[in-house]
Amino acid sequence: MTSEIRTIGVIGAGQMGAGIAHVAALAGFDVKLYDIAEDRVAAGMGRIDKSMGRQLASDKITEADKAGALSRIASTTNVADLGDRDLVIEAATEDEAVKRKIYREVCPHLKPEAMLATNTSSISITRLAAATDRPERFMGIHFMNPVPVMKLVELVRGIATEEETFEAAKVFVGALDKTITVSEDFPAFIVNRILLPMINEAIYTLYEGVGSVTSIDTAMKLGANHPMGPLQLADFIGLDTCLSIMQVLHDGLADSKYRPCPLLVKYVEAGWLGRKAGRGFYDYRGEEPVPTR
Ligand SMILES: CC(=O)CC(=O)SCCNC(=O)CCNC(=O)[C@H](O)C(C)(C)COP(=O)(O)OP(=O)(O)OC[C@H]1O[C@@H](n2cnc3c(N)ncnc32)[C@H](O)[C@@H]1OP(=O)(O)O
Ligand SMILES: NC(=O)C1=CN([C@@H]2O[C@H](COP(=O)(O)OP(=O)(O)OC[C@H]3O[C@@H](n4cnc5c(N)ncnc54)[C@H](OP(=O)(O)O)[C@@H]3O)[C@@H](O)[C@H]2O)C=CC1
Repeated sequence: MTSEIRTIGVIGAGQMGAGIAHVAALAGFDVKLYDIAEDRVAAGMGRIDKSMGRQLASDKITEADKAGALSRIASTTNVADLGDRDLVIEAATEDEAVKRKIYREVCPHLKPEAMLATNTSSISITRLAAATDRPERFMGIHFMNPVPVMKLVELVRGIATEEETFEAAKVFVGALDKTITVSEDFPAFIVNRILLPMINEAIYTLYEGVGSVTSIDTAMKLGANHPMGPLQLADFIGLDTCLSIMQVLHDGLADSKYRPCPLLVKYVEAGWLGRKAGRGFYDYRGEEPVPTR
């Protein structure tokens, strides 16, 4: 069993995987960032460089901090390279089949005592753990988007997660200067059990013609002091991820109130996945974001 975590692997170089690698490297950990294709890994490294540039511009970090952190991140498309890691965090697409396939591929390479975690927004930790060779050393370490800015990390134990695993995860997350909440292993945990139905309701508000994209987001920014409107936030999270979370809630809690809005389904079917696809409820391809309906 790994008593102290010193080396980190991150699977998935998307917005969350890149963010996790970013904060772990800045905190002094040695990091390997893995994705299936070279262009994905390169894009992830580009995200990290840009994100650290924002922190540098606002004097949150120094040039030396950035250079040191970047020197601690290695990128790879070879899953075997994760074999020397103390902790591997999976941050791939919110699709249970994708995650289970990743665990089947990565587990044979891991040290016997290595920990494996998932950044899943919603999927059962207990069920995902059963797809690994180490349910006792598996848990949910759920970062929030954007990772360098958001203070919260949700910790979620599966039914088989050992106390030592939970304690090691707490020490690791504490070293990243994050605040922990502990959620029981039920669909979408705490944050997304509350947040995503709100976002889904905003999409219904648009779908039923109660408001426009602009009026809905303005209403919640100025009326509820949200930093982003719910539709802007949905685009920021990714509409595919939002839909996956609503489907997990709908299937897991068997309550029609979690039915994903048909308009959300339509956007995902169109490939309009939000900021990461250039278009969602807003079109991001011009100077300013423009509502798409
Ligand atoms: C889906 C899930 O499973 C769980 C989830 O994550 S749910 C989503 C949770 N996240 C949210 O709700 C985000 C809500 N939005 C916000 O908090 C803010 O809009 C935001 C922090 C993202 C951006 O803040 P903003 O004031 O609108 O923009 P901006 O001024 O550019 O950024 C504010 C600060 O954050 C920093 N920042 C923003 N994005 C950043 C990034 N990706 N990397 C590093 N720094 C970043 C900026 O550098 C800026 O720093 P200073 O104030 O020191 O200059
Ligand atoms: N977006 C958000 O606001 C938040 C998301 N999360 C969770 O984090 C996870 C990642 O989300 P996010 O970063 O937004 O997703 P993205 O779609 O931005 O990134 C997912 C990354 O995983 C890659 N990937 C897909 N299949 C594999 C595989 N078999 N092996 C390795 N990498 C793979 C994708 O590559 P490709 O593009 O080629 O498929 C992509 O680079 C999800 O579980 C999500 O629910 C948690 C908190 C917040």
